Amino acid sequence: MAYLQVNGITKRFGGIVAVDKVSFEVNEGEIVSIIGPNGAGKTTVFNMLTGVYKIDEGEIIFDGKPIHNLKPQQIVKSGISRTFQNIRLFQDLRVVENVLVGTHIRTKYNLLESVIRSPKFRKEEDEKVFRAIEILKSIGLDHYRDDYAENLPYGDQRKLEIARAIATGAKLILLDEPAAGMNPQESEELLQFIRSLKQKGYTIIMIEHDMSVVMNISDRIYVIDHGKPIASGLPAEIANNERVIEAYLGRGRKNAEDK
Ligand SMILES: Nc1ncnc2c1ncn2[C@@H]1O[C@H](COP(=O)(O)OP(=O)(O)OP(=O)(O)O)[C@@H](O)[C@H]1O
Repeated sequence: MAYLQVNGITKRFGGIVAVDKVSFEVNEGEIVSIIGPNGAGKTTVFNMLTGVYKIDEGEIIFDGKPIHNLKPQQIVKSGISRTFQNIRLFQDLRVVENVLVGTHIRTKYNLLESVIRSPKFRKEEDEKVFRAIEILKSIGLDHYRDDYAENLPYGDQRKLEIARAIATGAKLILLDEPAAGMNPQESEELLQFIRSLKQKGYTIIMIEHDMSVVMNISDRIYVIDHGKPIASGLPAEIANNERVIEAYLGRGRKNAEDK
């Protein structure tokens, strides 16, 4: 069985079927992209994978266990973490503190131990800071560790979000439009960074509109349109798939006609 197995998941909002029987699988260590025109249902898929939305039909099996009825926090603990389409850092916290937020999901001390600052509490906190700094080093952000998140260049803020996701201990990282708003140089650096995550053994699922990023980095691609799966395959296969081209161009044509 694949590392992540998604079988026929469906999500309805009133009369809208935002995601309609979508299935896909991701093997350990792969970079898989989910693409599709605006409103195709991509973010809704991420929200189902991370427990933000309950699924109406289907199942999600991660590492051999069903996770589709778990709460978001339980899903993070099971090893899946994400970033968001719009940066959601704690802008008025320092860089290292943003990463520490990610580590807290695995806190073992109890409330009393934290109030009295017991040796167990202090040891665990010291270990977390050490780990947070190690993560920052591994992604080349440690020189910013005491800066406020809001003062980082845009591309580095995106990296910091990924650092926070890694700090949860997750091995499957979901990236929602990581290249959004980046200039070509930042996108290129991001590509290298995501490749380095793969080399370290992380598994990545990415939603991305920037086709040069998608085609360059994905092992496999799934395409959805109007909530339905329309194609899957290797980047070269997807680039030449008529249904995919039609989904993108057809939507473009309609938007042009609407204007
Ligand atoms: N909470 C919600 N309530 C009602 N409708 C929703 C909700 N979330 C998403 N939708 C609808 O579901 C459909 C899919 O939206 P979704 O955001 O998943 O698409 P997307 O592929 O991520 O789009 P984009 O590329 O523009 O971010 C859209 O029609 C959207 O309006």
